Amino acid sequence: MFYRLCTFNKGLLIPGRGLTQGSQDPKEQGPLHIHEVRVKLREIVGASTNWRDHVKAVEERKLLHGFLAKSQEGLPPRRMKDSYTEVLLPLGGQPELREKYLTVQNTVRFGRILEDLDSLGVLICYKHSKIQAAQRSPLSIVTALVDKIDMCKKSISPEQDIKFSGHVSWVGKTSMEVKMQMLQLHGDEYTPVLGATFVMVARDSENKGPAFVNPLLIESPEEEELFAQGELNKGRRIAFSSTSLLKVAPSAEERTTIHEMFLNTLDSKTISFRSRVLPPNAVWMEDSKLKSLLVCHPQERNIFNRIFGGFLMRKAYELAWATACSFGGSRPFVVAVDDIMFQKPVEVGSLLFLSSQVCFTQDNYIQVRVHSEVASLQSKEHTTTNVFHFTFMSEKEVPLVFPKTYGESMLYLDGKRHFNSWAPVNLMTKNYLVEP
Ligand SMILES: CCCCCCCCCCCCCCCCCC(=O)SCCNC(=O)CCNC(=O)[C@H](O)C(C)(C)COP(=O)(O)OP(=O)(O)OC[C@H]1O[C@@H](n2cnc3c(N)ncnc32)[C@H](O)[C@@H]1OP(=O)(O)O
Repeated sequence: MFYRLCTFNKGLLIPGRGLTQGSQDPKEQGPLHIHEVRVKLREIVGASTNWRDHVKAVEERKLLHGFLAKSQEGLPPRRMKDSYTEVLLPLGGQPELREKYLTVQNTVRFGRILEDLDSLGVLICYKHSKIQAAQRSPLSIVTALVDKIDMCKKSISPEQDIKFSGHVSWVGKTSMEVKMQMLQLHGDEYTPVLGATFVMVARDSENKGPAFVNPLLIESPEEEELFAQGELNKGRRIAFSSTSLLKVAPSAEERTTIHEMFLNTLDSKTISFRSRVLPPNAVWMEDSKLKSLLVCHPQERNIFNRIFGGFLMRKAYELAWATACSFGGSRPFVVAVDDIMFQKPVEVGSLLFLSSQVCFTQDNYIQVRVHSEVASLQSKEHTTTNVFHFTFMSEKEVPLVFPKTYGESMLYLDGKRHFNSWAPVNLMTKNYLVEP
């Protein structure tokens, strides 16, 4: 068994090396309380507290257009440490917080952590792009991508304090990469739980078009390395998307894999391409599906009156977990999250259809894909908003999953690509942390 290699200590600047929180704002010393993150976001954007006031809040935000930069060069460069932020989730010191985070197995709900990471990532980007002259930010910063989350612990205790930290690690013209890590207190020491890389995109005050963000000032070889990693990540994403199975045919090796699987399912008693039987210890992909429907109420809105990205991730994660649980027949543990793309915003009031299925398995690992689409109450037209990829580890070996159709074969290969994008490194090094 293996976990993703926790490389994020290399990928995040360490406090104590000239890195302190809120270096732009002397009032901010020490970690923020988790509740303060959303309060601050609301203040920065000027979000309405009552849904009935949201139109007025949008109108007020239009007035901030004048603060938007005409070019990136017109914005002052910022250091990585300017956006560095620490947040405390005091599950140990404030037991009343635990309820919201608790699973029935007495661990922390990972879906809640996804929500906290999303809010923190956005706050970090607002710190990076803070305009001293304006009380409110003219930018609407949205989550575009969860590039990856590396887990290095099987489960998280609901009884010990948790600390999040992070900073902007790369910027483009209108996009920012944020690296975050989560640590948990054991004895008197914080130990790593996960590392996360998100990409956020800045939009204008009304969230209608792109908006420039401050360039990044590189101050040390360590930061140089982080920035270069951000460039590499961008290149990798472009390469991954240009070879997407939605655009180009599978490789020769992948075609062979699919054909061999197809041959394995042919009934040897009938000489027919149509007569298909499952090999032992295997499940048809179509039988691994779970679906859910959500009505998107105002309660789940973000500061821009769209549905909060963290909420979408929590719902998708919980469906994926249930899919892995029912498929594997034992308790699954998340080991990796990658490539969650937020293609389209989800409007308050829409119907959100989530569809989850196992698309690849190996030993006791289950790769689950969740596809989400929205439809308005008035129109029957469905639009894809997100695709989520989660890797789970089951307590025991799981069945193989077999595609029946060509479309399912592509899902299988895509799942295999996602699994292989991290698994070989971990298999080779075995350099992971075990649960303390
Ligand atoms: C009590 C009541 C309270 C009141 C309310 C307040 C409630 C409080 C509770 C809320 C909690 C706080 C939450 C705050 C968090 C908000 C975050 C969200 O939820 S957000 C919700 C969830 N998220 C959403 O809804 C977002 C939905 N998606 C979209 O809107 C669009 O797809 C897009 C804007 C992300 C990109 O649009 P597109 O037309 O493609 O844009 P362009 O071609 O113009 O490129 C612009 C830049 O983007 C780059 N880039 C693009 N894609 C990617 C990618 N995949 N990967 C990487 N990069 C990507 C691209 O390279 C370029 O970079 P650069 O070269 O300029 O540097």
